[in-house]
Amino acid sequence: MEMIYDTHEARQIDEWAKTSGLPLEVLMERAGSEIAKQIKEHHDADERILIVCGTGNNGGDGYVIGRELIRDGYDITLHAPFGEPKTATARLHTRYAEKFGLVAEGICGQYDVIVDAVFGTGFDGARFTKSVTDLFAWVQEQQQQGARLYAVDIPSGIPTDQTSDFSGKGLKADATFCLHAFKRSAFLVKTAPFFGQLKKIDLGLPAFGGWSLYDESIEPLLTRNPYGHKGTYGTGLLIGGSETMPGSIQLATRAALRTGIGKLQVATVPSAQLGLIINAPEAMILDQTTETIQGIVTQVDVAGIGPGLSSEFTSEWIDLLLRQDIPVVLDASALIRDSYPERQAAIVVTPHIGEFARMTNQTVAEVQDDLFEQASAYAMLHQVIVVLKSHVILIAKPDGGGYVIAGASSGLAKGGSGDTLFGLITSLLGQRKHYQHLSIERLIAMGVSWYAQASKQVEQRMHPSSIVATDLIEQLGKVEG
Ligand SMILES: NC(=O)C1=CN([C@@H]2O[C@H](COP(=O)(O)OP(=O)(O)OC[C@H]3O[C@@H](n4cnc5c(N)ncnc54)[C@H](O)[C@@H]3O)[C@@H](O)[C@H]2O)[C@@H](O)CC1
Ligand SMILES: Nc1ncnc2c1ncn2[C@@H]1O[C@H](COP(=O)(O)OP(=O)(O)O)[C@@H](O)[C@H]1O
Ligand SMILES: [K+]
Repeated sequence: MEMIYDTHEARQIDEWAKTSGLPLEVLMERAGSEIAKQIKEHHDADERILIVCGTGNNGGDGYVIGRELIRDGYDITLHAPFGEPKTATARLHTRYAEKFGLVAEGICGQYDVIVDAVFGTGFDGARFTKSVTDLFAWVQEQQQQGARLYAVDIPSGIPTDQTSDFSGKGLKADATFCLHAFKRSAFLVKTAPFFGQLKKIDLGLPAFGGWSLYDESIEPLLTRNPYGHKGTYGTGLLIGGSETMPGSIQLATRAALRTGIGKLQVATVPSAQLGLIINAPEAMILDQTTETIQGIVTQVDVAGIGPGLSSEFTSEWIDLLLRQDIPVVLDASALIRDSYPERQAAIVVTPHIGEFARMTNQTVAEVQDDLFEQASAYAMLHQVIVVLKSHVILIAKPDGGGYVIAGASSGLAKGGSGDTLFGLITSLLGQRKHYQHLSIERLIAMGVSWYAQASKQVEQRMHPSSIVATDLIEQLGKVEG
C-alpha cells in the first residue's frame, strides 16, 4: 500500500531518517537518481532537456537529476531563476554536480522535456511574485509548443495539504514523480489535474503515517467456503425506499445480494415491495413499520438504513438499530445524527460530499478543500467509520488514519451508484464471520475497491455517460481479484 502524506508527515519522515542515521543528502541522491533513471527510459540523449531548479531541496533534487543525465551524455540545460539553492543539502549536491560540468545557465529556444524542480512541499502560496508568474507562463508556452513537463515531488505552485487558499495557478505536469509518498493534494479536486500521471519514487524509507492509497488485491473478498451454508454468510437487514423513491432500495438490495450475503431482509413500502418481487426475488420482504423492524433486528448480523427513505420514524429506527450489537450503516436520509452512542460494533456513515457538508455545517467547497482532515476529524470525534464519496472515496478510521480509493469511472457520478455502494458495504459487514481475518476498515476498503474496479471494467465496453448502477451491479460478479 502506498502512503499519502501531508507536509508535516513529509518533514517527520525526513527527521526520522536523519535521527536514524540516514542523512537527507542520501535521500536526495536516491530521489534524483531514480527520477533520472525513469526519464532515461522514456527519452533519448539527443532530446533537449531543461531542468528548472528552485532554491530549496526540490531544487536540490533537480541538480541530482541533471548530474545523472549529464553523466550519461544527455543534453541538459539547468536553469536556476531564483539563484543557487540555499539549503545545506541542496548546496552539497550543487557543488558535486558542478564537477560534472552542470552549472546554471540561461534559457534559450524550445525544449523537448522540462523538469520542474522549482517548488516542492515548501512552496509558500502567499508569495506569488511576478517572477514566479512569468516563469510559469514561459513553461506553459513551452508546453503548448510540445514540451513534456515532469514535476519533482509536486507540481510547482500546488499546495500540499489542502486547497482553501489555492490561487488556481501552478504548473500542470504530464507526470509527477512523488517522493516516498503521494501528497494529499494529488487527490483533491482542485489540484489533482495538475499532477498528470502519478509515479511513486521509492526512497527506501519505512511506511509511516495515517493515510494510504488502497491498491491491494480484492482476492480475499472473492473466497467462498466450499462447506459453507447460507448461515456462514450472515443475514442482513436493509431499511429504505418510500412511495416517491422506490428505486434506491432495489439497487441497494441487488448490490447486497451480488456481494455474497447469505440472507437478506428488506423493510420497505408497498410500491417498492412490488419492484423487489420482480427484480430481487431472493430477498425477503418486510413491511416498513416499527413493529416489524423491532421483531427482525435481533436476528440479523448487520443493518443498513437510508436510501430512498422518507419516514417520520427514521430517527426512531436508527436508535433501534444502534441499540443492537451489530454493525450499522447509515446512508442518505439516515445521515441525520449529530452524535452517536458509544458501542462496540461499528457505525459506518456513507455520505457524498454534499451530505457531509450538511452534516458538518459547511459548504461543499470547504469539504473539498480539506477532504482528508474533514473526514478524519468526523471519524475521530464521533468514533465512526466515514466513507466519504467524491471523485475519490475516502474511508476515514476512528483512529485518524484512512484509505483512499481512486480511479473509479466517472460513470459513477449519477444517482443510484451510492445506493449500490451502500448495499455492497452492508452486505460485506454482514459476512464478518467469514471475513474475520480482515479489519472492518480493510473490509470496507476492499469492498469499495471492488466497486471501483467493477466501474472501470464496465467502462471498457460502455461510455461513462451510459453507465448506470445496474451495469455496475451486474459487473460485480465478473471482477477478478
Ligand atoms: N523525504 C522526502 O520526501 C524528501 C524530500 N526532498 C525534497 O524536498 C522538498 C522540500 O524541500 P524544501 O522544504 O526545501 O522546500 P522547497 O524546495 O519546496 O521550496 C522552498 C524554497 O522555495 C522558496 N519559496 C517558497 N515559496 C516561494 C514563492 N512563492 N516564491 C518564491 N520562492 C518561494 C523558499 O524560500 C525556499 O527557498 C520536497 O518537495 C522534495 O522535493 C528530497 O530532497 C529528498 C527526500
Ligand atoms: N467524477 C467521479 N469519478 C468517479 N466516481 C465518482 C465521481 N463522482 C462521483 N463518483 C462516485 O459516485 C457515487 C455517487 O454516490 P451518491 O452521490 O451517494 O449517489 P446516489 O445518488 O446513488 O446516492 C459515489 O460512490 C462517488 O464516489
Ligand atoms: K516541483
